[in-house]
Amino acid sequence: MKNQYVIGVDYGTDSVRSVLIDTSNGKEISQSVFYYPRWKAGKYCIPAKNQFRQHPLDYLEGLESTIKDCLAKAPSVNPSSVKGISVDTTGSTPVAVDKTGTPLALTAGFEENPNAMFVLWKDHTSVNEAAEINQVSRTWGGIDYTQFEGGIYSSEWFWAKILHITREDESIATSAYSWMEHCDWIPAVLIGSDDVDAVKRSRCAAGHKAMWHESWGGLPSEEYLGKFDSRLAALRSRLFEDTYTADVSMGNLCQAWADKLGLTTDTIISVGTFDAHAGAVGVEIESATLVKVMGTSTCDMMVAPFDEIGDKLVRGICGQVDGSIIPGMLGLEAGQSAFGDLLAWFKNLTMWSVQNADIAPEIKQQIEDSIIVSLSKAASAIPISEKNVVALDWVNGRRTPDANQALKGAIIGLGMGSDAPAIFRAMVEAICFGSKAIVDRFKNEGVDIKQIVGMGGVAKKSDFVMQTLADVLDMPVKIATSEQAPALGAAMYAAVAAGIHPDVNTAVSAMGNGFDKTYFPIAENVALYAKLYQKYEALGAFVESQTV
Ligand SMILES: Nc1ncnc2c1ncn2[C@@H]1O[C@H](COP(=O)(O)OP(=O)(O)O)[C@@H](O)[C@H]1O
Ligand SMILES: O=C(CO)[C@@H](O)[C@@H](O)COP(=O)(O)O
Repeated sequence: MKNQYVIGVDYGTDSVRSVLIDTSNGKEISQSVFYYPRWKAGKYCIPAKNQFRQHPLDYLEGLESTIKDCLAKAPSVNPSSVKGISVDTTGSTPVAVDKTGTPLALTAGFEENPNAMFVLWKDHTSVNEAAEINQVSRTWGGIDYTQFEGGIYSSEWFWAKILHITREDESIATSAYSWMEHCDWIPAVLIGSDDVDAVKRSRCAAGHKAMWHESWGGLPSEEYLGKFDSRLAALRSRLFEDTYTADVSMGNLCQAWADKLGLTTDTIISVGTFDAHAGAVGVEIESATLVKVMGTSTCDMMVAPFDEIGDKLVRGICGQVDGSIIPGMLGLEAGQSAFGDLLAWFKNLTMWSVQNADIAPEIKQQIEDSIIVSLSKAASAIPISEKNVVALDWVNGRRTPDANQALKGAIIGLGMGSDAPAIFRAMVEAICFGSKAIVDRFKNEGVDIKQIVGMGGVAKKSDFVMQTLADVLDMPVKIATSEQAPALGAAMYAAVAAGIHPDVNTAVSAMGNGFDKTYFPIAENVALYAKLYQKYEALGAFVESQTV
């Protein structure tokens, strides 16, 4: 185990980071981050339409740059001692591909077509298709294929996105041989696959987002898919039947990428997975622990032994999938479509006149960089009160409980004295109330939660948000030490796939980085938030009743 290393590659919304890890103790040897250039320039996206697309070249350039940089920063690590690479990505982030598994945007004639690119998780252009999937699933007379995905299908997911693009863009409908998740495509590239039918697809992606379940033989039936579009039914046989957990090897690094990266073809590439699931492993998830991955959005992750959940279907979450987090256990996922993103939205709102003023770009940047921190400081000084402004966190729709991406945010209780910190405070409370709705749903559905573990950008950066969360949930919130938990979790999977550790639990024990801080609820605040939460619930019910 000594002197054996693995690389975890974590594709987030804005950037990809690779981390070189020592498999004996989980110590980070080096890391490197790459911001997607086309994405940063706003290309292929139309925020007003909720269209968010990413070009495959952003991903490939980031893969090469970050891995090479990691190795360059660790001259003492012999390339032949890099035993495995594992990749996690956002999801559901699918792309139309040809028979070789090449995204259509990398083929002639499709280079600038957003429909030929990855449809990022937060793209909500398929709200209508998701609604149609839900309606048909409940009424068509056959199996309800949404049952293991919380009973409600989301526009953030695989089939809704494929259906939308198939209908909208004839050129994609006719040229797409198959579709792949981002987390399946990168490992396939690394092993040099040129046959999409042979790619080992991620259990995590398939089970949580593509209605894949062993009990009905994999993906939903052609008959069901044909209710939406005959082209969807025809696609089924060109997708996949089997799925694999992230501790399984997909193959060896191919010669071309070994040469490009300066590694050897002995390096094992694991089956891909989602960032939140890898992150949960990276922070040592165990039964009765809710891991909250708090960044742009949240993913709220749990694992449970099969016999504990049995036949129970947890309503309104993003799915319960065999082995999606820890092989041999059920993985459960819920989440909020906007968490840090709500604060970022408010930051952008307050920045409008600065952005449009004749001010030097570096000054604009300085102001922008300081806004959330200064608002947090001022907002945390405002006493909690039932008279405060109340907001909803649904600016990007509601992921769970009970997905409804058509829902919008709202703010009530504004007066002449409602300044920016007062509204920012309501935003922070709103994202914490959204978290409480999820915790309550798990508990009401009989899933025990004994502790909360926080990780991700917001967990690391904001004492204010974390203390509010502990108070609203009335539970201690323990913050994981690792700055790069998804990449660390991916590294743990890689260490198993490469045969260094026998299973994920052993890898977690050897490579876990522990915890560095716990926020405890303050009794007085807990009582006040309990009252404010009722207002949040009432506002939510009203907004939902007014949403068509
Ligand atoms: N000081 C802060 N307090 C609270 N939230 C913050 C702070 N700084 C940044 N954020 C939020 O963190 C989010 C980014 O989190 P991060 O985990 O880095 O990203 P990602 O979700 O893409 O992995 C942004 O939405 C941003 O609004
Ligand atoms: O939904 C999932 C996973 O199921 C995430 O990939 C998605 O929320 C994006 O997460 P990040 O905001 O990049 O942490």
